[in-house]
Amino acid sequence: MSSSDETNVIIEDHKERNDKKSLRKQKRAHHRLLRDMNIKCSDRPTQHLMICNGGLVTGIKRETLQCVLDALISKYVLIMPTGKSYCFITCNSKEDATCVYNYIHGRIKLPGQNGPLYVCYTEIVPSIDNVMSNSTFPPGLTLIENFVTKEQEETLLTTLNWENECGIPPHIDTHSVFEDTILSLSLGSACIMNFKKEDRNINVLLPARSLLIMTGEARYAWTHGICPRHSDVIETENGTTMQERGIRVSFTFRKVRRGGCCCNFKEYCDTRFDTATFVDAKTASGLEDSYVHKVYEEISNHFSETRRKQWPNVTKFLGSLEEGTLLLDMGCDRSSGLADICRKRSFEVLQCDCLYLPYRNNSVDAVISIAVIHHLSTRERRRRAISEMVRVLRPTGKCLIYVWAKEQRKDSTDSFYLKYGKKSKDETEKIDRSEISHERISECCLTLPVHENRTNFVHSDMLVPWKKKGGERFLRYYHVFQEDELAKLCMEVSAVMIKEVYYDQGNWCVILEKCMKIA
Ligand SMILES: O=C(O)CCC(=O)C(=O)O
Ligand SMILES: [Fe+2]
Repeated sequence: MSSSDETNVIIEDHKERNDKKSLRKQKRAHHRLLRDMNIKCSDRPTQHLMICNGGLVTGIKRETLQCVLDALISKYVLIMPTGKSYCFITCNSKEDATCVYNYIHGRIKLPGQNGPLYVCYTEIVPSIDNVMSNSTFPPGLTLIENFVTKEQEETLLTTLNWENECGIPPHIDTHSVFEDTILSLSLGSACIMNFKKEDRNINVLLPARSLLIMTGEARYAWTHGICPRHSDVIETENGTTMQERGIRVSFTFRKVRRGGCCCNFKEYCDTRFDTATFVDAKTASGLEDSYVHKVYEEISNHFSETRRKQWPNVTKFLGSLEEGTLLLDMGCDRSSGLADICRKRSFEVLQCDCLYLPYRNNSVDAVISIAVIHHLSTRERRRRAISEMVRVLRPTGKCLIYVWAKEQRKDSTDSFYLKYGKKSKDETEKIDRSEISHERISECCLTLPVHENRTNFVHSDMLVPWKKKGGERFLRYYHVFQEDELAKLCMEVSAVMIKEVYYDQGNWCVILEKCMKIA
């Protein structure tokens, strides 16, 4: 037994080079190589060698093999394919290869290996390009090396009490919860982070003290993960090698998102644009101010011109009321433009907030609210509007509510809203088919999808374009109701019974009756 001092490579002379076992190993390696790489072994010496049972997968380090080879020959190329239990040496001459073969084959055992190494001559070796793993980064990924100094790293590490490394399963950080850029600072040991998208697989070595910046496609569409293992195969200037992993500590920085995600990677995106998840009371009234009231103020005349006929089922409800009924139409938007139009038609009009009706309890005989509460941007505000209507209604008084339905096609029939779109395909000025898909609402830091008019609803909360005659475009906020949603909301309001729920031309409708006073 001999050993090499400077490398700690222990060489054991096993003298097994020509026995049956070594022939069997060579034969098996020959088949594997042919199958894996379509490369043949050779019975006669060539300048290429394959180490049949030693490679990155068996845990051999490039440096260890280099130490052995450097002592034997002056020039060679060592090729260590990733994911393989064998590797290749191309020597300058057959003589050099023979020297290596005679020295290694069946004779030496490297630290950490089970038995001696077996060697074969091969006709060729795989090209380096084929064995290097893909070295380009996913689009949007940046790595800044030496982002912190060694001293800063030490300070950070000594303040922490970490658990053992356990790897990170492949994942995409949730789109709806975090903004685009994600930063990760690596401390302690380097390790490989694996990025995957469909059949693409990229290993990125994260050195200690580096900062990884994930944006765009790398952040939204590629999974990242860290395989739990004790060593990593890494690329060095000389080629691939194996590097032991110590404990790695990472700091990940993410910015919490307000509003939905508008990435271009829909198939990976979980955003459903439900305002319930991200609109608080303050945001809600700001949103309604800009995207309901201000818009109706601008479009009131044009809007009124487009409303010519009473809806038949609303007429029917009104017809069912006794003569002399005091009716509250919690009706048009509170914009002064619409209020003036109603005034001109001799209605008694009052501008107020439908969440705080300026009427006494039990003071009106009937209430209608047609296409109003879908402009309220939280569930709580919609519930409150209903409860206000019920409050001012006298016992046994009736209330009719219409809201826009998410379902614009029911029982195989399209609503007028969809049909109208089909009829007027050519009248492009009536239909906004612009491809704008999202609007960033800077006042309230949220983003909402913009609906394409006369098409089915994809989201529950969105902005719907209104095009004025001159072509000017406005966006109105809507929450469209799904089947049962309106009824469920009404059930949460006390002192009221649901008399009827129905679907009418793309709207969900309820008729409520206020309960008799409980003594
Ligand atoms: O450890 C890292 O660098 C990344 C951690 C990560 O992917 C995560 O927490 O989402
Ligand atoms: Fe992550």
